[in-house]
Amino acid sequence: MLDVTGISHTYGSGAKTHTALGNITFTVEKGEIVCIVGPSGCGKSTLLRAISGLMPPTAGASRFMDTPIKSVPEDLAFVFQEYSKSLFPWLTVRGNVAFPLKARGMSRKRRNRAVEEALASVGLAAAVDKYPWQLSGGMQQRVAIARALVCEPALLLMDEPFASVDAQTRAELEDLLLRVRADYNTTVLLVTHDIDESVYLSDRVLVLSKAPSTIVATIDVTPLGPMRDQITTKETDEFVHLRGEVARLLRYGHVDENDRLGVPARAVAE
Ligand SMILES: Nc1ncnc2c1ncn2[C@@H]1O[C@H](COP(=O)(O)OP(=O)(O)OP(=O)(O)O)[C@@H](O)[C@H]1O
Repeated sequence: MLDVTGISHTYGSGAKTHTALGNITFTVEKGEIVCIVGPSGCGKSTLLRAISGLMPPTAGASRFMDTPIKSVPEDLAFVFQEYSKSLFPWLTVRGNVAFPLKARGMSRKRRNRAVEEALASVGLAAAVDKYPWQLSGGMQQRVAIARALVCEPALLLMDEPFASVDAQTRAELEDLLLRVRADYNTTVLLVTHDIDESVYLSDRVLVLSKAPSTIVATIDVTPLGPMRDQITTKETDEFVHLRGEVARLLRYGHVDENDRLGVPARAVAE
């Protein structure tokens, strides 16, 4: 679905430059959820922009369904952290979700049906005539997700999509994303700061280093199985082990045999 090869990116020119991305190569398969975690400011958002065609990278290339990405492909949708900035306050929920369909010239009848289906899939069928400012933060982010889903994108790129909502809403939105993937077989590449979230949602977690960032490790999360539950999954030994592995990679940049044997992290650092 997505093939990223040797992407690097340097901001600025002359003496004032900052290399955010080192040399990043990975793939995302159809139907996978892949999460990217990394230290603050390491270049996670830069990576999403550089691989999606929003911004040309300094070097490297990405391919989407075997076609080189030069600009944002039609079959790709974004969800950003700040729903308050990404929704149009002067449009109703229906107007916001219908927006990308209108831009594609879809008839009003088909648009209305698609909007109602997308809103039902995020549990917001009753809010269709409300304005964003009449909804809670979590509901607004559901509208943003419905707007991304309404075009049935092959690939959904999400940049910290649940970072601006409270913990309870965040858990609900995570489960919503898992349901969406199960219902639509959507492929998802998601950036998060949250280690638990990355393990809970993913098939694979890509751990980035500090800038210029590279992929320190790829963690296979499939041993957790496809069915996830906010309480019981997080109680399993496998989940605890995986979250520890991601946390150590973020802190030390590696995991050694002592970590796997359960030696406390402080002892490993010493
Ligand atoms: N348009 C820009 N021009 C110059 N520098 C930029 C630009 N955008 C980002 N940067 C710099 O690139 C680095 C990476 O930024 P980016 O937002 O990609 O990191 P991030 O990992 O997503 O950050 P966070 O974890 O805080 O969300 C930062 O040092 C940032 O200041």
